[in-house]
Amino acid sequence: MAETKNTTKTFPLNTGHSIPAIGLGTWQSSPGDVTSAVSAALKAGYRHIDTAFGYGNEREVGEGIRLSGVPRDQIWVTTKLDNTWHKRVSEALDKSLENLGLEYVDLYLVHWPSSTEPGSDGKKHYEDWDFVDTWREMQKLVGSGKVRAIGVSNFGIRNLERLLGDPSCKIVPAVNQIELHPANPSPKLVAYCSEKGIHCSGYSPLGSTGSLLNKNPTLTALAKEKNRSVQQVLLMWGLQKGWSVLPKSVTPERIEANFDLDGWSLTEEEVAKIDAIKDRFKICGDRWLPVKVFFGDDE
Ligand SMILES: NC(=O)C1=CN([C@@H]2O[C@H](COP(=O)(O)OP(=O)(O)OC[C@H]3O[C@@H](n4cnc5c(N)ncnc54)[C@H](OP(=O)(O)O)[C@@H]3O)[C@@H](O)[C@H]2O)C=CC1
Ligand SMILES: O=C[C@H](O)[C@@H](O)[C@@H](O)[C@H](O)C(=O)O
Repeated sequence: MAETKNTTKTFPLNTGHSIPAIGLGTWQSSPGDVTSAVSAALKAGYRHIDTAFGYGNEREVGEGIRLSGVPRDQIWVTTKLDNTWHKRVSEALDKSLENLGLEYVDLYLVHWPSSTEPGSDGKKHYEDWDFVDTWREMQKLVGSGKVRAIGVSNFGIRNLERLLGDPSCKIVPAVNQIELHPANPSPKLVAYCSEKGIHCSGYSPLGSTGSLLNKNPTLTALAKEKNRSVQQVLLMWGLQKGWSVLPKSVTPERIEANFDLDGWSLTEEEVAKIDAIKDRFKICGDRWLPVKVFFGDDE
């Protein structure tokens, strides 16, 4: 079996930067838990942390980074522009930087292609503004020294086509952070992004909180055969498919176990078995948004 070294692996971006393949997720990590989780992850060797303004924990994520003692320039930090800040992009980034206690983030993402009015709890979509306008503002951040790269999240093919086809789009997003696990594999979207030079980061790689994948017979059988956990098999699958993975945990043993991804791999047959899983579910659909974002299958 090929010797793999995933813990130091990076994926190249269209900016010339390289994103570490394994990042700690922090959605739903409470402010009280996330500082120790981030610090534990960095001490265990993670070099990539994923947060968002909307997670309400940027401040504590920043504390975790400092607590770890790992130098800032060795860590990849991603945060995201909230839907209600699309008309205030530069201000939103400053707010996130202040929360995090950082001078720059490595990656700043448009969290959703949904631009909503402040105070509307994300429910009222602007009539005179959408994600193409937001991207025009995002592009102005490049060169400010406050972001290394800019990208998007939850963009399907239809919205990417609109964005890339607009004359105001001068910078191709470096990353599209999307839901990717065997029950939402989105092969067309992944292929489209690859063709356009956009790296995919896979969110909810374990199937998220209370994962329905934990009892999937294909995955449990494979994990048993390989003497690995279902979570490790899921993360290895994502890495071998070619995307970075963002497992979230606030449990120290799980944070370490999710990083035990060196020196083993899945065979082509094992990857194919996971690809053949027929269950389908989406953790983050678009029902809570005032605009449709996903258009069926992975478009
Ligand atoms: N751009 C976007 O819109 C989105 C981005 N994301 C990003 O992706 C990250 C990951 O996705 P998320 O939805 O959080 O879910 P994950 O797929 O990472 O699953 C997290 C859940 O799995 C549990 N878990 C973690 N490791 C193990 C393990 N080894 N054994 C058993 N259970 C385990 C965690 O529990 P516990 O913490 O209690 O250990 C938690 O309940 C997010 O945290 C966020 O950073 C996620 C959703 C949307
Ligand atoms: O990144 C995580 C998700 O996008 C999450 O922020 C959204 O799905 C939404 O805000 C929610 O809480 O349901």
